[in-house]
Amino acid sequence: MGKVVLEVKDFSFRYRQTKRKALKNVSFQVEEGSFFCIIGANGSGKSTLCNALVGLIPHYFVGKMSGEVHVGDLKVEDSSIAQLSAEIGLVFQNPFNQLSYTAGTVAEELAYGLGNRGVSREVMKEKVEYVSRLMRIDHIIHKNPLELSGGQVQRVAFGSTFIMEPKILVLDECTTQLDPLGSEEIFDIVKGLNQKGITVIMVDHEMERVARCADKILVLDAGEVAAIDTPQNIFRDPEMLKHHIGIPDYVKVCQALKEKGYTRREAEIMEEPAIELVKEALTG
Ligand SMILES: Nc1ncnc2c1ncn2[C@@H]1O[C@H](COP(=O)(O)OP(=O)(O)OP(=O)(O)O)[C@@H](O)[C@H]1O
Repeated sequence: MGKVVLEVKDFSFRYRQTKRKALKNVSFQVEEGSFFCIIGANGSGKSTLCNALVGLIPHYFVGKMSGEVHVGDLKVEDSSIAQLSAEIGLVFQNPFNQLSYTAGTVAEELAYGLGNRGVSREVMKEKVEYVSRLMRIDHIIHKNPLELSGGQVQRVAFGSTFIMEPKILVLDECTTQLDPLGSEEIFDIVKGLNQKGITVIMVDHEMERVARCADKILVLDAGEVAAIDTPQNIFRDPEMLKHHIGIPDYVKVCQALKEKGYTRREAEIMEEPAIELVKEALTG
């Protein structure tokens, strides 16, 4: 195993005024430079876990917490959000929650976090230019953030996290406002950043994308870790269905063909090899 950059130890959390714990005894490690995906049914605790990784729990959300989260050399509970922001950044599920609502332009919005870091205007300008080109929002940087479309706000939200240059990016279903093309474009950017060494922790409900991107998958079920494994082991395991996660249809087709004796091959978890397997099974 490579260097561990994030570790969660026996972490539990219950939001104030709720009866049920949103997370129960969650433990896992994330390796430097890896692409780590978190999946699970609605309400299984994915967003809560993201909040805990970046320090919004316990610094912002009130509730009862036990266990520990470590990011790099920092213990989240004992570190400020500002300290943590150099290590880890979250792109929120709802991008409108990420806007400062004080910036008059997209450029100001992007630079907002840098302002607290004492970065010079010169450097700020360079970074805003770089990030706005990367996110393809360079044509709207003088617009008011409140006048943007949902997809544009999502790109701005992503940019305002990425501009802080965190070593770990946490993405909580961060393309819900985008059309399929825009969404793929963002994922290409994410993959590019990961290839450059940034650790990515991604919550996603698009299982085909998860199968394509993830080195490791964590399955959450009612606040508990149901499994942590490679995409192959997760998606080939029929037991996983009971945790209410969606298995890609083509994986199910492969499995049915194997069960009926059309092939001896294990299911393919990515679309194109799966299509090849089906063709081979039905013609060969
Ligand atoms: N701010 C909050 N206050 C109180 N309870 C909350 C809060 N946020 C989430 N919860 C509760 O915590 C549990 C886990 O919710 P969470 O949003 O983390 O799940 P999720 O897997 O991200 O769901 P989704 O896929 O719908 O985004 C749910 O029972 C939810 O109602």
